[in-house]
Amino acid sequence: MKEIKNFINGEFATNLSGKVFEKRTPIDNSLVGKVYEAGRPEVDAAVNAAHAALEGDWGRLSVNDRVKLLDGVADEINHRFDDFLQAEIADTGKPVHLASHVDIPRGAANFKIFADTIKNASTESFRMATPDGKDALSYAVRVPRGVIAVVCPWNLPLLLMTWKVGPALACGNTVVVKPSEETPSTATLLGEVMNKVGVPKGVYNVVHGFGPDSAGAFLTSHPRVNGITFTGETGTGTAIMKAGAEGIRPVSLELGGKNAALVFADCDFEVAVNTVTRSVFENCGQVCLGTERVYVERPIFEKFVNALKAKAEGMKPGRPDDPATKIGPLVSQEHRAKVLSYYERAREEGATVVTGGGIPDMPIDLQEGAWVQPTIWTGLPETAAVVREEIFGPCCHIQPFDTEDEVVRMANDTPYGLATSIYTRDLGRANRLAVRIDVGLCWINSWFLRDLRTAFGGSKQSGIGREGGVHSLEFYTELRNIMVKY
Ligand SMILES: NC(=O)C1=CN([C@@H]2O[C@H](COP(=O)(O)OP(=O)(O)OC[C@H]3O[C@@H](n4cnc5c(N)ncnc54)[C@H](O)[C@@H]3O)[C@@H](O)[C@H]2O)C=CC1
Ligand SMILES: O=Cc1ccc(S(=O)(=O)O)cc1
Repeated sequence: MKEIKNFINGEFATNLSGKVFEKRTPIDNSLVGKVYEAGRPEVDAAVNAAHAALEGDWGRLSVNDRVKLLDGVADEINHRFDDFLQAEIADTGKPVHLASHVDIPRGAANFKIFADTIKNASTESFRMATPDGKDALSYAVRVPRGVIAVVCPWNLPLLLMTWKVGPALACGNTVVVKPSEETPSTATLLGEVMNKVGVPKGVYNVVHGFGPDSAGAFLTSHPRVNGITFTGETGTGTAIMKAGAEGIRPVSLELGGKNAALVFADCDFEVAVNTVTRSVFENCGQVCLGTERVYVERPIFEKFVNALKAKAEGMKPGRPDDPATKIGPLVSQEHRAKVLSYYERAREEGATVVTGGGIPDMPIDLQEGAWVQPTIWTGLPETAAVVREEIFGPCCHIQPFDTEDEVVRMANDTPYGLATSIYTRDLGRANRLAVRIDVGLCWINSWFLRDLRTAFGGSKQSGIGREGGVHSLEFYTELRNIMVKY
């Protein structure tokens, strides 16, 4: 049976406790491997190794040498593309076309992009006159924060982990990564890459386990961790922010969402339907930026609902490597139970189930997998649970609207503020609304179009801080001001 180990100080390590947990694939519930859960001793060892690396070779590397190593990491991920692809697919069940176009290439690109960013980052300087008639120059340098805890979710495991590890290492920090218990494989594989490329031991560490009373909590409460970057649920973000408060450690939080799409009657109908289809159903609805609330201007409401229904019904579930597969399973049986409980709740609250609402008929060999039907509801009030709470499944509620003010009010009526998308040919209106909706990211006639130099993050309860491009430097470095009198 495959063993998935912790990666500490450049070596694959089991644990002192002997505790292991099973990782099963959501495709058919077969065993992927057994994972060694890190306890306090392993987390201590990882954090200590990360500090030693900062004080050793890694801390002494020039930016250019660091950047060369990170370019090498990206090249080696690409070289082992198929290993990463198979590992990601086994953990998540996502279709090959998705993982091979998004997850793995972006996982590699995250190292190159931040290597470039750090090479080209400038800092401020000011010349001033001193009271005694001389000159002084203030200039700033960026210094790494130290050891960064990187706590990751399961929806885009390699992409979202490297989105943090890339900039953290580019800035000269060391990291201890806690992957999601649902997706331990690619973070572990990255340890092999780090060794192959010659990244000094202790720079990249991985500890496996769960949240409370396990590796996640041991890591985030560790007094020698200097900063915590977290992607996951808002409730977990609250716990992590409390852990960061002890010792005044900075936190960067990318949290949940309940994103709205606004579709106006003057939109390019085909673009709107195709793009909303992606934003609702891609990765089986398990994308933090995905749409779960769709607002459609009344004159095209019926036509839009019917078109999205046809798209949803065309999404064939199946094995990741089957070219006919359009949608994979949810990540786990546990997550499926949560999504199905919302499907039930929608019915209880009086929704019209336009399509879906249950488990699809699957061939016998896939029946133990975590499959659910793509689902669309209409007819619910804005107070209904499925309209208010993040479900993180392939589903949405579609609501008609009549005026701009009404749709802005509904879009903003949520504690979350991650992303929105607006479909209209009237760019004046689109830009006007983009600033009225309280979100960190707004797309116009598009979705998931990312320029990685730009700021990424959520407003309200969707997060704190911005990462991406030079914005990542704000979290992964500290500015030190140096004043020279001459
Ligand atoms: N805003 C963003 O950029 C993104 C947000 N997400 C959000 O992530 C969620 C789905 O991911 P999940 O893995 O279910 O999130 P989660 O919050 O349950 O878990 C995320 C990670 O935190 C760890 N964890 C849980 N409790 C902890 C604790 N008390 N202390 C330390 N670590 C703890 C877990 O083991 C896992 O590694 C959704 O809410 C989604 O919206 C997902 C991707 C991107
Ligand atoms: O699921 C959340 C998510 C998806 C993509 C990105 S990014 O492309 O790295 O910006 C971030 C979060």
